[in-house]
Amino acid sequence: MTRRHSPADPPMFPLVTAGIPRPLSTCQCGCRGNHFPADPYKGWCALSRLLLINGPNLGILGSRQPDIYGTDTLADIEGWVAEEVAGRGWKVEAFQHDGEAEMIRTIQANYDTVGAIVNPAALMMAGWGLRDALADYPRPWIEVHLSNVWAREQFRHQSVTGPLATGVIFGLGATGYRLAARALLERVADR
Ligand SMILES: O=C1C[C@@](O)(C(=O)O)C[C@@H](O)[C@@H]1O
Repeated sequence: MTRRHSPADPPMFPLVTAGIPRPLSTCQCGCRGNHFPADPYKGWCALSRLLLINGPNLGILGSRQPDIYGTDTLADIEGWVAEEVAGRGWKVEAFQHDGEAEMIRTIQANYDTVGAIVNPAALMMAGWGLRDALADYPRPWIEVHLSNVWAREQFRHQSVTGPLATGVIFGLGATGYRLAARALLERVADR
């Protein structure tokens, strides 16, 4: 019998047959849970994971140049993204790293997420290693910048990662992350 599950009912435990744990069929969402696939999103389960990754110096949002980046903290932003996608049952996996190597490792470890929101911060300008990691990311992803980089110094006018993104949002502050989450909800629903 095929069973659906929801966040309220996550049967992520192995079946026990004659004392031997046996995994249930694996969901296509990449959530790594051993459970029956649910189908409201074409076989993707209700526990899909969305990757939210923020680069150097974004961990101090709230106090960092508030005239440019606003006063919202990263925790605020992560909460709002989680709120946007909660209705779909998506769980947000949020990371912030100040180093490119950690960014790369996090992306590589999360190729099985449903999609990603990435603010590469200053790595937008010369993060070629990050660019290569994102080139292998198999799902839709949106690049977000809080500030309007085009209205700032010339060295911020080009992103090495942006051309690989499904879309780029900049200049809308924290709202940009919410919009990115909505865009991903739409994209994944279209699969
Ligand atoms: O750290 C950042 C933040 C930023 O990515 C933004 O969100 O506006 C813009 C980048 O140019 C800058 O280096």
